[in-house]
Amino acid sequence: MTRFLSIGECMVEFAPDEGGLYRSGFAGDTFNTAWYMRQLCHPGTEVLYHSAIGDDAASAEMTGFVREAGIGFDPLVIPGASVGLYMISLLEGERSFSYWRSASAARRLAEGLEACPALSPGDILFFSGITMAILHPETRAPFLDFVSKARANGITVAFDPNLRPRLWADGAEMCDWITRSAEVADVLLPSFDDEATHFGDTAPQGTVTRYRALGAATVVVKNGGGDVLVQSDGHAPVHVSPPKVMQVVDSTAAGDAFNAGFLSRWMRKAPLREAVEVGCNVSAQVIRQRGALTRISL
Ligand SMILES: O=C(O)C(=O)C[C@H](O)[C@H](O)CO
Repeated sequence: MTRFLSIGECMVEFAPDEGGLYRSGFAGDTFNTAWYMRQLCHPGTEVLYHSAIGDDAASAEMTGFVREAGIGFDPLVIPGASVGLYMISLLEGERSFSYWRSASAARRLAEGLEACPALSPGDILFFSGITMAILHPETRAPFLDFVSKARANGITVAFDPNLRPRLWADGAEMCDWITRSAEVADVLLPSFDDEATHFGDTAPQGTVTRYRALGAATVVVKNGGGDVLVQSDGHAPVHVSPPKVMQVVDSTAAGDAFNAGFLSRWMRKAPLREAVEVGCNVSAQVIRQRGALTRISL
């Protein structure tokens, strides 16, 4: 059985609903990818999530929600702590986030990596730049050592830089840790607009070249409504135009959903173009509704 393990922070989500009300749910980039993987993967693929939570009611509800979705979840439990919270604000479908997460239990997830589910060669370990950002700074290097050892044992490592400058002390710290994370990954899933802003890439090809130079065999550059570019060892570059979505309701989790669409097909060795097309299709469905999580039909 193949396993997909995602590691990071799931939060309480407040998503705008009708009439000025907010709907509460649970979301967070790495969890969103696990949620969509569960919908998109064969039932024989085990989808697992790892994080740290507290011992309060919100933490218990989150655990129930994750497990009911069919995702394996045995988080590190930190007594006296709780989970983070974020709120989505929308401006013509483009989202921005407000966070209340500075004291969340997930910041300590790297203290309990021995509680992480065991993986075997061929399984996938996924994490993101947000995972790195929320960790207590002194635990970032040990976390990357853990990832790097998993990779040396034959686990495929996938990484989405998911740049969130507000979660880092400054831009230099963010770019340094994103680069160090990319160095231990096989599959990179960056978004071009973020990479252009923070790394100065002038075209998606520049993002590909920079990450390939760090050792990633496969780089998939998402580009909002523009073409996705994939370059992978032994394959010709692939360009895919995503379907046009006339009315974007909420862009939250567009990239996370794309990652799941792509990885769910890539891990069963579908052609690269098909994997990207599924990613684009899933992402197009997610941005037509509010909040991070929705049911997908393919
Ligand atoms: O911004 C974050 O840290 C989140 O995880 C919240 C959202 O669910 C995520 O960004 C969507 O990609």
